[in-house]
Amino acid sequence: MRLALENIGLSLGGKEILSDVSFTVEDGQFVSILGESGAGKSTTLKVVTGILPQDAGRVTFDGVCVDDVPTHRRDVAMVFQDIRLFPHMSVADNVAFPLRMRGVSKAERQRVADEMLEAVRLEGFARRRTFELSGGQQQRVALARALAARPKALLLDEPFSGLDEQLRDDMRRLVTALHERFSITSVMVTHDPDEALVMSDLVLFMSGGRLIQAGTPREMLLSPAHEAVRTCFNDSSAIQGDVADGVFACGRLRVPAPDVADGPAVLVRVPGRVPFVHALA
Ligand SMILES: Nc1ncnc2c1ncn2[C@@H]1O[C@H](COP(=O)(O)OP(=O)(O)OP(=O)(O)O)[C@@H](O)[C@H]1O
Repeated sequence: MRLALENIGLSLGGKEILSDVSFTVEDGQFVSILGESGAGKSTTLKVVTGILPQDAGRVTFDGVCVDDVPTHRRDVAMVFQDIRLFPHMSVADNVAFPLRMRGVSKAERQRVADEMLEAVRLEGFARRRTFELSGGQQQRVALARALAARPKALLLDEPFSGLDEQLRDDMRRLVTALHERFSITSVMVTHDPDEALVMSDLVLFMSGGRLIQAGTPREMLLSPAHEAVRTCFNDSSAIQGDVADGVFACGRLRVPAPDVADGPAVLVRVPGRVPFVHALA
């Protein structure tokens, strides 16, 4: 689904939170939203879901305005940092919950739960209670649940923040793999510039409720339009080597990669595979 925000404005409690925010996420793209705390990133996702209706502008899905469509009919799924599973239900029942809400038969719910648990590598966990799972496993259940009803878009609000660095890296790879498998239009809020660079087709940078730059990871690195963008990508700003389409080089990239020492590295994004880091030295 192609998702577009057009000139969105929103005030809360007399304070302007979003101002003239416009961007388009093409069908199947993965987009990250970066920016300082309070920039309006989460609020932007809430406008997409309809949880917070905007005061100005419009939201369209495949060119059709959804401003009058209530949240539960917008058919977008959201994954949060705090995982929000149902503790009294099994893992499989959690995953199948959105289907139960739609009156899908028990047999079909079970089939989809099995498929989704396989997709997030939790086969064999179907009958467990969610409190018996680790934080990383619970986040994988949340992802499986979000995707179970095949939503038109997946919104992720700092989904990895509560996880340690190794788990974060596993989850980044899993989310990238799920995005490619299901070809789902995805928007992720993150504080982590490297995460945004590694995972995204397009990066949106917000500041003070405005979208101050939108570009590919390569454009954000090579042509930061604002000092805030340059500072954010500071650790990745020592560009080295040739820059070619789909491949760019940068120094001191902090993306965890067990086989890469602290040093110059190339971040490689190839369509159809998980991005990887390749040491230059
Ligand atoms: N319901 C609300 N009422 C009043 N102000 C709000 C409300 N929700 C958010 N805000 C304010 O709107 C601004 C943007 O909040 P938002 O959560 O979108 O920022 P963010 O960029 O996601 O920040 P963070 O990275 O810290 O999560 C903040 O100043 C916040 O205090």
